[in-house]
Amino acid sequence: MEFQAIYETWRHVFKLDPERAISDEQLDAICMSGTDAVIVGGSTGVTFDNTVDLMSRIRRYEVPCALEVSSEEAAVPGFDHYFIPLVLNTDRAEWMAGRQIGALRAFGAFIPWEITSAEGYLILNGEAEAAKLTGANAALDAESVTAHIYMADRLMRLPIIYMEYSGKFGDMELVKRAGRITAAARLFYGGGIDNADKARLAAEAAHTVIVGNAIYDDLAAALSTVAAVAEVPYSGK
Ligand SMILES: CC(C)=CCC/C(C)=C/CC/C(C)=C/CC/C(C)=C/CC/C(C)=C/CC/C(C)=C/CC/C(C)=C/COP(=O)(O)OP(=O)(O)O
Ligand SMILES: O=P(O)(O)OC[C@@H](O)CO
Ligand SMILES: [Mg+2]
Repeated sequence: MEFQAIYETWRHVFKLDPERAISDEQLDAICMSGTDAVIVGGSTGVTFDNTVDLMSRIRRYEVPCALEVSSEEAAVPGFDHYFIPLVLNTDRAEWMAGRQIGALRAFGAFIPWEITSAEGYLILNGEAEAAKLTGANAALDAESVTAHIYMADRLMRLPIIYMEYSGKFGDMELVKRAGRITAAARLFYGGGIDNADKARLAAEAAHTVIVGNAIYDDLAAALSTVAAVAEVPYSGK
């Protein structure tokens, strides 16, 4: 039987930022919402302590919980899965295979490989913290996005391509186009989903839809995205 990674069935995911405060009541609503998983991650201010703290609170619930590791210091044991971002659309090599290699030197022998996956990040909102931090070239035209997808999916054979618009709702035609040409990777989409209508559009365009900031800005709207994603089939393969 072929091995199936935990995230391959995820359609809806909430992303919680260890740097931001969340009350027990809010966390209860997120973890009991029916979402497929919770990812812990953020681009700045993520520490070992705030990551352990958030993980142990989420662990009171049955929802699968993954860590998107954005710094070596915040690699915390005990998650169900680990995602390692590699930024594809930057000229600064440290964000594609520099810092990650430093972390692999430190953790190589202890990494649970069967539950660790690389994510090829395409950061497409130049205003996002992650874009500023990594010097991402967010202004890619459709042909350049296609070339990046070919590189990630066909040449590098990354298991996940993450189209990241963090803070802004993206171009769903571009996301759909990426989905059409992706052969094996799973397509994650995140950015600016703050109501059920946007969640439906994103669910049509990507395998997995990730909701982050709305949790902190308007929890009820964030919760409404769970059922909305479940209503819509993915339009690609
Ligand atoms: C036993 C044990 C210790 C287990 C763990 C072992 C393990 C799996 C170790 C990991 C080893 C490893 C290879 C780690 C890599 C660490 C590293 C330095 C990765 C670099 C990641 C990277 C490219 C970061 C840049 C920023 C980025 C793309 C972050 C991704 C998340 C993201 C975009 C969040 C959104 O951020 P947010 O702050 O919410 O943004 P907004 O403000 O715009 O909303
Ligand atoms: O915070 P938002 O804009 O929902 O984006 C979600 C996620 O893609 C961030 O990494
Ligand atoms: Mg955020």
